[in-house]
Amino acid sequence: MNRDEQKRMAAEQAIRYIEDGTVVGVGTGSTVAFFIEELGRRADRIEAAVSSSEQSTALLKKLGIRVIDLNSAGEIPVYVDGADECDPQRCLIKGGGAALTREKIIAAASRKFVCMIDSIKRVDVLGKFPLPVEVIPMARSYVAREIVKRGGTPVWRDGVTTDNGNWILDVHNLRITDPVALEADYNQITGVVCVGLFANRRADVVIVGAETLK
Ligand SMILES: O=C[C@H](O)[C@H](O)[C@H](O)COP(=O)(O)O
Repeated sequence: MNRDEQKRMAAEQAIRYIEDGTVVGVGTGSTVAFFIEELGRRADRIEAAVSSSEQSTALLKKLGIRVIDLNSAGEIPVYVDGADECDPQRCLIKGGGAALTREKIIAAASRKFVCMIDSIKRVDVLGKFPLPVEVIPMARSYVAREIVKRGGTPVWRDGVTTDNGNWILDVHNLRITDPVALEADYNQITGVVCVGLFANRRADVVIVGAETLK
């Protein structure tokens, strides 16, 4: 099965977690695009969606799905998203598409986080995929120096501005053996808006193609 087939299959599995009449939390990316397609077929059966990016909002609206603000949604039953890497403890690296901050907020506000990946994203130790860190633009150099002190190699994703008006540093050369500790440590750096490590709020369910891991 090629990667797109795996993504489509994972999206077909993920849709089963969505109950009629509920608000759905929707992530961002190419895997989520398949999920939004599935959601579009059930547009009349769901209450609304809370979206993690302008990109997903546009796709949802195109398919006639009402998009509401997180502040009006209350606790969301299920959040569905993709990831860039996933370890055996269901900790994730996310943010390859620069949507990490809104994704993390919606994941935190949801009862269940269903994550869809293709098999290439399963790893024993996170860190081969550069870790995205969203920073306030004026803090970019300072945060980069702090990351270097911690052993990482930050590279500015030049030309990319997030939906929140911030910038991204991609941190290379990491081998993340303690994701909870690294997430907490990076969160302490002044100027960091969000770290693309989802360890504190990790996935509850991971779907790899047709296979569901719990
Ligand atoms: O910022 C983007 C998100 O975290 C995506 O969910 C992640 O990059 C995976 O995207 P894709 O499904 O396109 O590989």
